[in-house]
Amino acid sequence: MAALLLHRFVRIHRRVPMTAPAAVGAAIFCASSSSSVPHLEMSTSGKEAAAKVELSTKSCVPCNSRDLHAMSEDSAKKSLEQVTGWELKTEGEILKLHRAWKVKNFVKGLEFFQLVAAIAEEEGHHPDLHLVGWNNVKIDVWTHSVRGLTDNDFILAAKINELKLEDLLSKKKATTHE
Ligand SMILES: C[C@H](O)[C@H](O)[C@H]1CNC2=NC(N)=NC(=O)C2=N1
Repeated sequence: MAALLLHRFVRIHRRVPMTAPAAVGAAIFCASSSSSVPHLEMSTSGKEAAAKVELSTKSCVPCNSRDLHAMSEDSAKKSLEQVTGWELKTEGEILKLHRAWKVKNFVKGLEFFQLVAAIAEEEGHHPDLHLVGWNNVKIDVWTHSVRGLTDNDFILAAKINELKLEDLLSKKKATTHE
């Protein structure tokens, strides 16, 4: 029962309750013992959920750091596993992270932008924000200084994924062609 509650908490809040180590341990136990809770649909294992939360707790490094280099497409594909809902796209030979949401209305779209702006300003790392057809939010994330993807981009995407968006999002699914 505790495993079910923990899993539901992680799925809803995208974070682990209590102290992270104890909860991660419980989540890993829960993932490894999913057979003991046959009705539990593990959308992501406890370890995967903990890894996604862990990425969102990291901080971006300055984009003008000499040590910053664009990652390979293979590395990007691997990191993509930690940012649910995001996809890779290439524009003008630049690899980017992309995700789309449908919001309730134009004002909710701007409220969404405000939430993202607060994260971007905090991290000193900024996404490209698009609000098209009044209720379609599209966000691209890439590191301009290296014209490609770095860990900064996945950290920013993971933080965006932690936002509580229920009040802003439409019940309809976003489609990328709109
Ligand atoms: C000094 C530093 O490079 C710039 O201020 C930051 C601002 N935000 C940024 N955001 C993104 N996505 N890429 C950058 O290269 C970048 N550079």
